[in-house]
Amino acid sequence: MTADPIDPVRLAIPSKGHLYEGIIEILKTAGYKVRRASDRQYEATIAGQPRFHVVFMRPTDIVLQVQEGRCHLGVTGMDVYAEQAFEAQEAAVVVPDLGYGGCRLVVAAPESWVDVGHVMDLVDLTAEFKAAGKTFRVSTKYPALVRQYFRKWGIYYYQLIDSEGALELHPSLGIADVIVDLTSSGVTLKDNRLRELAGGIVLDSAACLIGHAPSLSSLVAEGETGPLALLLDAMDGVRRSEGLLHLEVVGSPAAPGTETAAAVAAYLRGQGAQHIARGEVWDDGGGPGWRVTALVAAKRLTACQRALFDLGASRVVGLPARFVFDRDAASTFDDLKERLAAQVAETSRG
Ligand SMILES: Nc1ncnc2c1ncn2[C@@H]1O[C@H](COP(=O)(O)OP(=O)(O)OP(=O)(O)O)[C@@H](O)[C@H]1O
Ligand SMILES: O=P(O)(O)OC[C@H]1O[C@H](OP(=O)(O)OP(=O)(O)O)[C@H](O)[C@@H]1O
Repeated sequence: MTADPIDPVRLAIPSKGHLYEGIIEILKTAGYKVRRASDRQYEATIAGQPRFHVVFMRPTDIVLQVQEGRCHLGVTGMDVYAEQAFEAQEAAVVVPDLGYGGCRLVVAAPESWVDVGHVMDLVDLTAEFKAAGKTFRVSTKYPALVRQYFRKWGIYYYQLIDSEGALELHPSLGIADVIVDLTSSGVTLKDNRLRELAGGIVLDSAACLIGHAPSLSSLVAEGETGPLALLLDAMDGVRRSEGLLHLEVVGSPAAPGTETAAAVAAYLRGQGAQHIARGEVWDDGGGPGWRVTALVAAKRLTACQRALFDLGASRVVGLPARFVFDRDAASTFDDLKERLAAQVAETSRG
């Protein structure tokens, strides 16, 4: 007996903050426009996608709800997922890096600690605290990750101060000696006279897509035209097109056409362009010409155009690429399908 398809497919999205805008943009570009009446409304639909139901939550709750299966898919931070992953075994990573929300979880100490520059220095320092009968205190929102990380460095004598928000104040208020917190630009640490320790990256994080493992199996079973495959394929296409222009360079063969087109193609290859193709074209009056198409990083185009004219091009057009699908590129859906099949095989063996 086959189970009924999951309907609606519940997708959880962070309700605000660093991880909100990015996913709304990705979904919109992928053709999944989220219709949210107001930023206080915690449910939404997706235009033209009746199978999906969107709910807005805090990133930490998203991991929990995906783990419990109340939400089938969720967008959260890898930091938040990794912290809860020890307990959230039903929540599986589908896309580890959605290309935004980049930050790192780091160990930071007061700038005034001139003798403490590397996380290794904490091995001796924490031992000295212990020998002097003092407690070395570490403020963090990520106790599980910090314990695992300190164990890896052989740091054992410390006490975790489990805290929420504004940890950067803790050393100056005497609440903690060091903190383990997120940073991206580094401004907050600097403005609070803290310094990231060398070797002190506990985790590199980005926005990620997770899913409830049993629900993923059921969605994968719907195949390549099911809602999960269509969503993941669209998101793959969007991510692969990011920052790219579809370039068309045309010219008339003043020199023998094929040579000019070949020189243009070689030049574009040197500029890092991908998927270069060339061919003959005829203008409106039937005159012969050539055309080279390629995908090129948008930021490089303006620096290229004069060189292309020097090579014999008469027109250069760059259109923003919205989707790039490439038969040979990795597919998130296919990878997920393989991973799930491997897990089933593993379970039935064991
Ligand atoms: N400075 C930053 N730059 C980029 N991404 C960040 C940054 N700080 C945090 N993040 C990412 O955003 C996630 C949520 O942080 P944010 O502050 O936006 O949410 P929040 O509403 O404060 O969450 P909560 O209410 O659970 O604390 C973090 O877990 C991390 O993945
Ligand atoms: O390195 P920076 O670019 O300065 O960013 C670091 C800050 O960003 C996060 O705080 P957030 O802005 O999310 O505020 P929060 O304290 O409410 O979490 C994090 O907790 C840091 O405090």
